[in-house]
Amino acid sequence: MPHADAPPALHAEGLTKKYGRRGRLALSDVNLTIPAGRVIGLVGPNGAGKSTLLHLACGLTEPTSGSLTVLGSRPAANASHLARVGFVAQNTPVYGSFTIAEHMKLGAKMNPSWDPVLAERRISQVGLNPEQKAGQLSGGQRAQLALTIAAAKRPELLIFDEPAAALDPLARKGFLQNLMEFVLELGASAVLSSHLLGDVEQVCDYIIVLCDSRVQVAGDTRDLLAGHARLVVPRGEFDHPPAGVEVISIEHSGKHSNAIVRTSGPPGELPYQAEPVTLEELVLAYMTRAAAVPAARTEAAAWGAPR
Ligand SMILES: Nc1ncnc2c1ncn2[C@@H]1O[C@H](COP(=O)(O)OP(=O)(O)OP(=O)(O)O)[C@@H](O)[C@H]1O
Repeated sequence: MPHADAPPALHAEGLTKKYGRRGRLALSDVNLTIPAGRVIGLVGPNGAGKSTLLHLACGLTEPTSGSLTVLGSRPAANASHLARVGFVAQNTPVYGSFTIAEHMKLGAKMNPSWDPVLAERRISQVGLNPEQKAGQLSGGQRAQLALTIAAAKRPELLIFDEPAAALDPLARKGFLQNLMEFVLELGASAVLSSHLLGDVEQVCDYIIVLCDSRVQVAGDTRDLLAGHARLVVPRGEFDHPPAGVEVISIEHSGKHSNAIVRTSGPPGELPYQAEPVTLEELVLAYMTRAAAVPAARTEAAAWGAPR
């Protein structure tokens, strides 16, 4: 476990990224503080800005404005900071003409904190043949190799961009299990982006919902679930919701409305029939709300125009 006074895994202030002078706004005024020692799920629709945030965290791209620190320093500030962060990109890139054993040698050469015992144990655990060329591996085996390389660096923060997308359900379950074991063994933090909410629910204890370049909600998964509820109310009741109730999404059916709400106190104390929300319901509610906000407003805000 990291020290109580360890710097946050990630801290962003007004973080904004625009690709090109007239390009699309990929991240807009993101403010976030993610404590160390957590497994963080970054979720959101296609084009929300998830990869952009992860690339910024790895120093693969620079912010347009605002600031970002990773483990207390500017991303990829120097060689020793690079060694503290392990990154597995969306397509789990490996060197096709290198064998697995050659990947291990390269890893050892390039990373001062390389753990050869962990690397070899892991390669044999997942049944990979060290003499096999990486170009001949299946998508799942490639993902396992990339995870091994990232973990054998013994990083303090592991960053995964859709790590299990190419895997079948059984391989995915195994991969996520391994990921959790590594995080525990290394005492590390991990951030993973995924469209698969079941995966996120299985391993993440902290959630960030990113839609349309903005953070919609972020926090401890259990706290978020405890602070939201599904309410069935007479239609029209929430045209003016009571104090302490924020309507995130609402659907009408006949004389009733089904609302996902955020509450300032325990939802059970509200004078309505309150049901707990699932993570999927919570994420979908924020995604639905973000999709309903005209994109023009978001763009205008990014250019400094009045909202
Ligand atoms: N290199 C780039 N040049 C120009 N625009 C880019 C570039 N990379 C991303 N974008 C744009 O930035 C926005 C955010 O993209 P990003 O890849 O971060 O989203 P994402 O949430 O990871 O999406 P997905 O779930 O589809 O992988 C998109 O509109 C995308 O078109």
